[in-house]
Formats: sequence, structure tokens, C-alpha cells
Amino acid sequence: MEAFAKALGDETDQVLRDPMAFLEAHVAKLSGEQKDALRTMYEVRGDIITGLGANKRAALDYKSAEMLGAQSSAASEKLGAQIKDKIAKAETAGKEQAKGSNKDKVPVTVLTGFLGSGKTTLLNQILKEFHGKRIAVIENEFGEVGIDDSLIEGSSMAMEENIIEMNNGCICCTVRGDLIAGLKKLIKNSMKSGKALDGVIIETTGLADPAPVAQTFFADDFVQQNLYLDGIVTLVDAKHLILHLDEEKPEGVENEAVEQVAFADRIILNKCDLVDAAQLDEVEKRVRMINEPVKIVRTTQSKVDMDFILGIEAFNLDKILDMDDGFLADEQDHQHDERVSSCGFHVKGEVAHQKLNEWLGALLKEKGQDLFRTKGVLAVQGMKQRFVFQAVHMACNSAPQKDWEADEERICKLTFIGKNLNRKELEDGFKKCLVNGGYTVN
Ligand SMILES: Nc1nc2c(ncn2[C@@H]2O[C@H](COP(=O)(O)OP(=O)(O)OP(=O)(O)O)[C@@H](O)[C@H]2O)c(=O)[nH]1
Repeated sequence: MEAFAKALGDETDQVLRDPMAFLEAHVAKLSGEQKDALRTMYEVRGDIITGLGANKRAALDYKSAEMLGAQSSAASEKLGAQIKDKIAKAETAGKEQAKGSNKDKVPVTVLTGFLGSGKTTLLNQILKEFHGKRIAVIENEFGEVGIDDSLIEGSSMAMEENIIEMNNGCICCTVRGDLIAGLKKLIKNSMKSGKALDGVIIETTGLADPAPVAQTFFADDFVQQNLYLDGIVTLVDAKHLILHLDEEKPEGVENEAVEQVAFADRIILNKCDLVDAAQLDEVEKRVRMINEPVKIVRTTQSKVDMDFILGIEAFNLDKILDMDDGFLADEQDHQHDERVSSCGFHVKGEVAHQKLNEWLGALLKEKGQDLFRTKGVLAVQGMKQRFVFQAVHMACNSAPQKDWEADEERICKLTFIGKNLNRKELEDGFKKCLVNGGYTVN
């Protein structure tokens, strides 16, 4: 349809975004053949998006087809009646939609938010609060060496077969097919075991664009029949959000932090303990500039009422199509910032605690602006527990986690995500902290 508009010399996106305005501007100069072609396009588009549940939007496309039909010499009474019928059905379905079209489907929540905003902290809270429920988790991590599996605490609730890790690419780009396969596997397993799932949580990487993830729910029949997107919940780090919203990106590269806020059905404005009231108001104002009607809650440690984020039936395809006409296009066109990468180390052996603290302390002080995220689960000499180190820019914390088993091999995993990382420098620094050299695991 965009090609049709272009051929008329219209470079705007009104043909999709605002069909009535487009027709008003162009209909007088269309030939009968062109009117017919465009009428068919609007009708077919209406049929497609009706099938996907965007009824309000479909009604608009049908109305555009109707308007063209009335103007076309080839229009017949039968066609006119048919399109009227489709408009009425789409409008009724739109009204009915809110009342239970998702019955018998498994709700899926997409947890998104920039690196270190508090997604895993929230996931752990969900798994704790829903102890006993069958919540499956799909975990996608950007880091070169995966750490998040060690940070999810709810394994008794989200039984192991119900946790799927996707660490070989970004969920919004390369692993879309894996995401569909993962969702199918979860549903088939639950059918086989006769134990229905109560919900699925997808934790995206902090660098994911949520749009292609949401699009997955409209791209596959099996997924569409068995699951529905309940909502996109975006965590926002009150201290660092504005830094990321304002980050200058190279031409054509998208700002993931902006996309994550724009697509949110709920915003959890987290880390309120790190900023004062005036800063919080400013962050909230910036969020509203991107996503005016979104519901926002302020939290620390991602502590939120579950009713605010789960079972909300908040995702609305009509709303998304108003914002992004190309949402249902096959390939979502987006490009990540190539300056942002990850460096990870996985070694057998232990680190010396003091050396590690000194090195990381100095590194974060010097490079904290560009080091978006640092995470490690490490074996420390003389410590019987795993040692977890986390940082978001310069803000860091560390704590002992569960004990190493007596016969368990002691290993260290450390991962950095940031802009313009210097692998050699990071590797050299890390090696100096290792006791007896350690050796790298491939
Ligand atoms: N001060 C403070 N720290 C928090 C809060 N919520 C989470 N954190 C800490 O922030 C760090 C990042 O939290 P995560 O839950 O791992 O964040 P994430 O969004 O899952 O991080 P990535 O998966 O790496 O993108 C951890 O060290 C948390 O303990 C909060 O409200 N205040």
C-alpha cells in the first residue's frame, strides 16, 4: 500500500496511519481502476488484521474500502452490502473483545527495560509470590557469558522444564524463530503432562526492542491459538533512564530505551531510593512525553502489586497500530548500536577478593559511564558461598549467594556490557585477580 501511495507522489505514511485523510487528499485524482485496486487492498488488510484481533483498526480499513467502493464505477450493490457487514462485525467484535476473547489461552507477559533496571529482581518476586503456580519463564540474555540463570531464585516454582534460556542472540532479532519454538514447546509439554500453565514470563535482554517480540504473538497460528500477550511491562531505572533516553545514536540506529517506554502497557519506575523526589518527577515527565497514557508505579527493588502487572489484558493491537503502522510487517526494521557489545569470561578457578574489589572499583570509577552493566558469579578464595557482583554504570553491589557443593568445581563467570569495550584491557585486569592463573572454559 505504501508503494501505491508513493506512486501517487505521497511520501507520508497516511495511507496506513490515517486512511481517511489519505483518501481525502487523493481520491479525486484516482482512476476507476486505481480506486478498485485500493479498495481491494483496504478490504484485504481489514480481513488480515481482523484475524489478528485489531478490530477497531480493521473497521477503519473497511470503512476506507466502503468509501472507495461508493466512488468506484465497478462497485456493485453486493460488494457494498458485504463491506457494510464486515464493518458491523468488526465494530461488534471490538466491543466484545474486552470480554473474554482470551479465555482458555495462556497469558504471556513481556518484561522489558534497559540493562540493570530490575527485571530479574521482579521476576524473582513474581516466582516467589506465585509459589505453587505453573509459571514458565523464557529468559533471553545479551551477555557473552550467561549469568542470569544463576540469579533466578524461583526454581521450585518455575520447574526446570519450564525455564527456557535463549543466550545465542537477541530475542528481538536473531532468535525470533527460537522464541516461537520455545513457546510451542512449553504449550506442548503442558498438554502432554495435563498440567496447564498459569502464565509465561518472557524476560528480554536490556537491549531488546519489544516490538518484534510482541509481533511474535501475531506471526504464528499455533502461538495465537494457545497464548495471548497480556501486557508489556517495562522496568525503568530512575537514576539512569534519562541518560539512555538522551543517548545520541548513529544514523538509523534505534534507541532501545525509548522503544521500551513507548511500547509499555505498564511502567515500573524502579530504584526510587537512588534519586530525590524532583528527579523522580522529571523521569516520570520524560516517560509521559513518550507514552502519555501509560500507567506508572514507583518502586524500589521492583516491589509491585502483582495485579498491576499480571492478568491485566492490557496489550492492545489497535493502540500499537496507531503508533507503528509497520508493526505487522514481516521484518521489523531495526538496527542496534554496534558500539555496544559484551565481553564475558568463564574460568575454572578462584579470584582473590581484595584484588577483585580493587580492580572493579577502579574500573567502574574510570569507565562507569560506558559500562552499562557488569555481572558476575564468582568463586572467591576462602569463601564457601558463591559471590555475586552486580553493577549498573557506577552503582554496584555484591553479596554472597548459595554455598558451593563440596564436590562442585569452583568457577568464575563475569560479564560486561557497554559501549566501546576494550576486551584486552578487561581480560588482563580480570586475569590479575585470579588465584593461580585459573584457566578459560570454552
Ligand atoms: N538501589 C537499588 N538497586 C536495585 C533496585 N532494584 C534492583 N536493584 C539492583 O540493580 C541491579 C540490577 O537488577 P536486575 O534485577 O538484575 O536488573 P535487570 O534489569 O534484570 O538487569 P539485566 O538483565 O542485566 O538487564 C541488581 O544489583 C539489583 O540488586 C532498587 O530499587 N534500588
